[in-house]
Amino acid sequence: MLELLTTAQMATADHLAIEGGVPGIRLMEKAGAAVARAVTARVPEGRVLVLCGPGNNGGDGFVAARRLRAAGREVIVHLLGDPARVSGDARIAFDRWGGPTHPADLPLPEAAGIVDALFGAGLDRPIEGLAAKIVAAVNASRLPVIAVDVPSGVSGNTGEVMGTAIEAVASVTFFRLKPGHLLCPGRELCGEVTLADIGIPASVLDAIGPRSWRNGRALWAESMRAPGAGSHKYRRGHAVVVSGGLARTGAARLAAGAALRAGAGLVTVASPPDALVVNASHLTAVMLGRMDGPESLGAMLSDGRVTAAALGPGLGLSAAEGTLVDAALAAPVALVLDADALTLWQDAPDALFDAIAAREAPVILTPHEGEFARLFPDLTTGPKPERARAAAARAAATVVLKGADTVIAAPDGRVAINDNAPAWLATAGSGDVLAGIATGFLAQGMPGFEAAAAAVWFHGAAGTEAGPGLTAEDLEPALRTVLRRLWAPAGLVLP
Ligand SMILES: NC(=O)C1=CN([C@@H]2O[C@H](COP(=O)(O)OP(=O)(O)OC[C@H]3O[C@@H](n4cnc5c(N)ncnc54)[C@H](OP(=O)(O)O)[C@@H]3O)[C@@H](O)[C@H]2O)[C@@H](O)CC1
Ligand SMILES: [K+]
Repeated sequence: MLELLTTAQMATADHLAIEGGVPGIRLMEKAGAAVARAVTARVPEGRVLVLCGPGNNGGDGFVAARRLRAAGREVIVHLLGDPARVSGDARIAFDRWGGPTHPADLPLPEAAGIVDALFGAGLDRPIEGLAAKIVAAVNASRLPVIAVDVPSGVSGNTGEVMGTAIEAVASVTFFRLKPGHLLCPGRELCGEVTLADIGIPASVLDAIGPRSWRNGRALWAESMRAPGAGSHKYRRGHAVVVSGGLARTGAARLAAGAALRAGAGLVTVASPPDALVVNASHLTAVMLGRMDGPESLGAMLSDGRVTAAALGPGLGLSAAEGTLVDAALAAPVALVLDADALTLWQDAPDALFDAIAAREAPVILTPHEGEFARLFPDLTTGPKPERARAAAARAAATVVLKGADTVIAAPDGRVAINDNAPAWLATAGSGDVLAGIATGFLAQGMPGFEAAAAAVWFHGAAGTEAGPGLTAEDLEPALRTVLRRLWAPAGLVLP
C-alpha cells in the first residue's frame, strides 16, 4: 500500500473501479463512512459542523453527516456554493442527507468538532474570498478538524498551500496516499492520516503504473540480505570512508561507524597522513588506512574486496580534495557523494554527471537543498519529487534530496518520499551518519535506489529511537536497536 497517486491518477483509479462495476456512489458511501468513523474517534460527543464544498469532496461530507446523524449525533451542515449546482454522486449524497443545509457563512456555529469537506482532489486554484475567510475562522476556532481526503487548500500533488489551508488533526484519504500527505507543509497540516479502503480494487494500479511510493520496508527489504549462517565479513562487503584533514576528521568517523552498523563486513577510514594519529586514537572496530593522495586512494578502492566508498563528510573544498573525488569516480566501487564532494562540482556539474555516466557501479548523491541548488541550479522551483526525479535522470545517479520530507529518486524515474524523520534529527553530523548508512548498504550489494531509500528510512527510525536531545553520536547505537527489531521477524534468533 506504499504507492502514491497523483490526483489525476486517483481520478483514473476511480474511473477504472466504476468501469469495473463498482458504482461511484458506493465509493462515496464508503468514503463518507470512514470519515464518520474518524469523527467518532476524535470527537466522541458534542455537535459536529460539516463544511461541504460544491464537488465530490462535499459529497463525502454529506455521507458523513448522514451517518453521524444516524448514530445519534447532532450535526449541522454548511454548503459552500449553490445547492442547485451539486451534481453527480455528490447530488445523490446530498439528497440522501436530506436534512437542513445552510449556506456557508460566518461566524461559524458552535460545535465540538469540524469536518472539512470543502475541497479535495479537485482544488485547482488558490482559495480566496468567502472560502478563505471560512478557512481562517476554522483555524482560529482551534476545534479539532477531520479533513476529508486532504485539508482544504493543500495540494494533493505537492503538499503546497494554495492560498490558505485548513489545519487538521486528522485526515481520512482513500485507496492510496497522495504525495501531498507526505510533503511539507501538507504533511503537518494533515495531522494523522488514515487510509480507508473504499472498494477500489488494487488491480487498477496495473493500468496506472505508479512511479512514486511512500518510503517503507516493502521498497527495499527484499534487497537487504540478513546475514546467513555461512556469511563472513568479506561476503558483507568492505566500505571505505575518506577522512578530511587534521581538523575535520569527525564526520568521516561518524559515517564509518554507521556503515559498519548498517552491516558492512569491514569499514576502513582512509586518512590523510596528517590526520592518522587523531583518527587512530578514536577508532576501534573501524579500520584505518593511510591515504597519501588520489593514486593511493585509487589503489585502495581497486583492491577487489572494497565494494563501496563514501566521500564528502568533512572532506574539504580544495583542488586536492577534488582529485580524490575524481579517483573515487574512476574506481570500480559503489559510491556515496555527500556534502563537500558535491559542492566541489558547483562550477562544472556536467563533468560530474559525465563521470557518473561512464561508470558501472551505482552512485548515490545526498544533497540538502543548498547543495542541490549548486548542482542543479535550474531545478530549484517546483514540487520536490519532480525536481529530484529530473536531477536523478540527469546525473544518472540516485539522488537523495534531504529535508524534513526527504525525497529519494532513481535515474529510472522511481521516487520515494520519506516521512519517518523526527524534527530533532536535523542536527550536526546527522547527514554524515546518513551517508554512512547508505555506504554500508551499498557495500553489501544493495542497488542504489534501494540502498538510499533504506538508509533514509533507518536514519529516521534511529532518530525516533534516540529521541529528542539526540546528537549524531546517538544515532549509531539507536540504529542497532532498529536493525535488531527489523531482523527479528525474519527468523533470526536474537539473544
Ligand atoms: N476519486 C475517487 O476515487 C473518489 C473521490 N472522492 C472524493 O471526491 C473528491 C474529489 O472530488 P472533485 O473532483 O469533485 O473535487 P473537489 O475536491 O470536490 O473540488 C471540486 C469543486 O471545487 C471547486 N473548486 C476547486 N478549487 C476551488 C477554489 N480554489 N475555490 C473555489 N472552488 C474551487 C470546483 O469548482 P469549479 O472549478 O467547477 O468552479 C469544483 O466544484 C476527493 O477529494 C474525494 O474526497 C470520494 O467520494 C471517493 C472516490
Ligand atoms: K477537504
